[in-house]
Amino acid sequence: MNKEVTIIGVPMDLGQTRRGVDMGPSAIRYAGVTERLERLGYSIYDEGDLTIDFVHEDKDAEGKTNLKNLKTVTESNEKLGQKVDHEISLNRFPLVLGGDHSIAIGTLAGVSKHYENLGVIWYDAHGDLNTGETSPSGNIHGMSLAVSLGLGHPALTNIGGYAPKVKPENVVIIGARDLDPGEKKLIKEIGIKVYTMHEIDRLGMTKVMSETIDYLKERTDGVHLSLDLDGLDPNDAPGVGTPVAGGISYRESHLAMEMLSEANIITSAEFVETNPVLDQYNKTAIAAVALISSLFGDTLL
Ligand SMILES: NC(=[NH2+])NCCC[C@H](N)C(=O)O
Ligand SMILES: [Mn+2]
Ligand SMILES: [Mn+2]
Repeated sequence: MNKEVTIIGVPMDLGQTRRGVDMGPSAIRYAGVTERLERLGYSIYDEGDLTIDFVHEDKDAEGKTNLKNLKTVTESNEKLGQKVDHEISLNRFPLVLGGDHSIAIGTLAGVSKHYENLGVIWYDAHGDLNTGETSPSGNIHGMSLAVSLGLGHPALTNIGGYAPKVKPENVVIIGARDLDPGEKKLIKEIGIKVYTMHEIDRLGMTKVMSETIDYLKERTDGVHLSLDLDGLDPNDAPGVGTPVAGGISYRESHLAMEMLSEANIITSAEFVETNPVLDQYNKTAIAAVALISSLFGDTLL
């Protein structure tokens, strides 16, 4: 793995409606992310937090939508995309800390420029495959994967000036257990590979990850890991805004990160949805740091 790592905090909480997830980057820093990675021999460039400028929505204007905070989310992701793009140009590994999952739109806008065939692992209880038409909530954090596939509001899909950022056949979703009807339909239509909790129970995480790695290795030239902490079971990661029971365990998640580290396929990563206000003694941020550490090659020995 690239020995130079840039940390970018994104204090975004407007892709959903529960306040506090903007403090995620701070909670993850408090849990010692820099120290852990330095101990593993990485040079860390902590760029601090991106500034999120609130843009008022003009609710009566033409082209009004049900997407909440569209302007703020769009402009913040434009900025994030440029930042991520720049850091990769400096030959550094971008490690993005959220913030809600709407920020994947910007991360992928920056990352995907550098790859012909970017792979994406979407580790999440949800698919985040809604569009304005199918979304039950209007929350953009539930749309970010669809947007990156080029589906949804043009203000979002055109971030970075090009679309799509990823091809459906290069995406693997792991941990899904709460998919909306429109998302299920889309998954079948465009053929995304999904390991739901059922497959994880049935096959075991070892098989799920070895299949995922083999699948992405032969078809992609870089792999982005987008890890939503709500992919984990709420017992292990209670500090998230949209918890879903019956999730991936802490141990299984470690195994997944260790296998990704061994396979050496991950070229960028983001850890999102940590909300310290909803957490218990920073447990979720601590879990995030432990997983980041495994992803970057921490072995127990
Ligand atoms: N990144 C997340 N936590 N997404 C949750 C999305 C929940 C629901 N499917 C929605 O679209 O509103
Ligand atoms: Mn989720
Ligand atoms: Mn998500």
